[in-house]
Amino acid sequence: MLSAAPYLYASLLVAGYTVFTLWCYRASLQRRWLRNQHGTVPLVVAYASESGAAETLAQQLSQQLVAQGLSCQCLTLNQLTDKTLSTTQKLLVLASTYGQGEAPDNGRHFIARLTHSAVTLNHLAYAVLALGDRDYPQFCQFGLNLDAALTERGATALFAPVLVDKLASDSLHTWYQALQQAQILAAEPAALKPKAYLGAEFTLARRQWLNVGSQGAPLYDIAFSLPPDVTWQAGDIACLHLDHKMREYSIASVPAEGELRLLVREQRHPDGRLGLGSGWLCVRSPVGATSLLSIRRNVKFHAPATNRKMILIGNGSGLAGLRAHIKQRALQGHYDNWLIYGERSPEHDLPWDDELQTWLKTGVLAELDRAFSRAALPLPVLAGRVQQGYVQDVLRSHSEQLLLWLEEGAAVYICGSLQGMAGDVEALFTELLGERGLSALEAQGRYCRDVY
Ligand SMILES: Cc1cc2nc3c(=O)[nH]c(=O)nc-3n(C[C@H](O)[C@H](O)[C@H](O)COP(=O)(O)O)c2cc1C
Repeated sequence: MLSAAPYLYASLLVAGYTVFTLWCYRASLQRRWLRNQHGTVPLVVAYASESGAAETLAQQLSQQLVAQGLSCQCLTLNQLTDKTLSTTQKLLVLASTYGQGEAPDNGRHFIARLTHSAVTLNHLAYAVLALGDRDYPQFCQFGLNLDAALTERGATALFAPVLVDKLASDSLHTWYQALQQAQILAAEPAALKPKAYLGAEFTLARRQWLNVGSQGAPLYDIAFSLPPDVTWQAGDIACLHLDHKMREYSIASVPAEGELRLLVREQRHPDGRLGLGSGWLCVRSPVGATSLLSIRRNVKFHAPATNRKMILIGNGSGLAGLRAHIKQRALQGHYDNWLIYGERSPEHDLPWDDELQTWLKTGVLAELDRAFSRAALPLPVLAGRVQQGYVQDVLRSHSEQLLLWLEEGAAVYICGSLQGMAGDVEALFTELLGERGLSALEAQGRYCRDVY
């Protein structure tokens, strides 16, 4: 007669294994069950960050909340949709301020969208951590605007916005304490502060005037030799420290080139005095002079996934940030790059023309378009395509090709002036893709700007 014992043992083993597996995954199963039960994500941590401080703090916080067993999503403010808002019970916002009290790029659509939407937020409790710097007149203004916009929509503040001057630890401590008192956070995260890179002395190795004869202010290619252990990525920013003030420039080179290069326009005050940073870089400092430089990580302008096509759009000194990307892609062997660059005159304003020609010849650039706002007709013959006008005119002339590249997954990188260029380029993209299409592109990290 067959014994039932082996079957019994096998069943017990399977049952034991199932119970053990369920026990191991209990936290995530509980979260999933909660979500299915209520159709909600109980907690959302949203951030708007330019140089990564608010982002780092948001990710730390979100990791800590997940470790506590809470169901928590971490998003940029631009990614925070009405749907997520209407199904969230608690929202923790960490946002820095830029410009004249404005939002970082990855949060700049949120308030406008909220204002125009029909969503009501009576169910939502929120808290705001506003990062800023008291040296700017509009201290933490974007965080304060967020607070006002959320209250306006019926959301309830868990506590007053916590304002943080230059990442001061005591204010961050206040934020964590308030979250503990609101029974959201169990304990303060270990690392309070994102690390700041303190910089090093860089030596000016070379300076070349690139637009002799131009109607525009002089534009210089400036190269620094590298102190040991300095590194960065394409998209990062060099901060020049002078007289207790800081001036920022997009880095034009990659570390593999062995020097840090900038493309700097000489700036003058209305009375003719030289600007602080550009004056030092373009005129005052002799080759061999040293200055304190630090590097600011500019995550939102870092390279896209390498297999993506890249459309690089810029004007004037904005070629710096675009050049670093093209150089990095060339070294990686990724040649699907389309550069669209705008300047004034095809006679005098051709920075780094030899290199652009070589890149076009060798295929590093699949397309090169240049637009000149003050070109006389007929246009001279240059490498690539040339037209009269501005970069947005190039985008319009080649809109079919542009849409095709976007369909193929291309990412758009824009570097240069905020006034004029960036706004007009955005208007053109909005016309081609609609506001939703552009927001979607941005939320996918495929519309990135380093504009000033
Ligand atoms: C170009 C620039 C403009 C800034 N403008 C403001 C401002 O208007 N108001 C303010 O409170 N802080 C301002 N700040 C300070 C930042 O908000 C602050 O450094 C913040 O910690 C940066 O956070 P993030 O790394 O998340 O972008 C500015 C900083 C820079 C570099």
